[in-house]
Amino acid sequence: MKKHTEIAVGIIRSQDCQIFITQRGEDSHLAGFWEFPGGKIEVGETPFQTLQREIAEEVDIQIHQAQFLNIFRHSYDDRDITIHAYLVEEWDGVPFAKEGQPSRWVDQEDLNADEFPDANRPIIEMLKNLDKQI
Ligand SMILES: Nc1nc2c([nH]c(=O)n2[C@H]2C[C@H](O)[C@@H](COP(=O)(O)OP(=O)(O)OP(=O)(O)O)O2)c(=O)[nH]1
Ligand SMILES: [Mg+2]
Repeated sequence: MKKHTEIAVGIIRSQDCQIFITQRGEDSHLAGFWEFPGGKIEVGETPFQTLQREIAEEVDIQIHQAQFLNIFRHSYDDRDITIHAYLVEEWDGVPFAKEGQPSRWVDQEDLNADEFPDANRPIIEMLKNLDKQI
């Protein structure tokens, strides 16, 4: 049976509709692809708690609220993945890639699905149509 990974990710969006993304480290699964910061849900955590913890660990900002967007599922060759995606528009601090990985702000409409893991394709598709006012 394939391994199942359940994760929570944050689409960190500024007021001028730029999204903060980071690049996966060389030794990681799906190395080199860009991603929305986040990570694995640990036992006993709600997805939102995971979001808060992972975003603090990886990009050094504190989140008090976020808008749940949807759940996205994808099967890689070696594992099945479930992604809980949140829109983060309010935070304390200034996001930066705390673990030293490359990072950048990109206009929501310029997100390029080819730079992300396959599981992200429907998320990026959804973001193209996500109202900028919410
Ligand atoms: N964080 C994140 N992971 C993604 C995205 N798209 C995608 O397929 N993944 C995959 C890659 C990994 O197999 C898994 C998340 O793993 P991770 O390495 O971020 O997990 P983690 O932060 O808890 O890290 P670790 O402690 O296990 O090393 O989800 C995405 O946009 N963001
Ligand atoms: Mg991670």
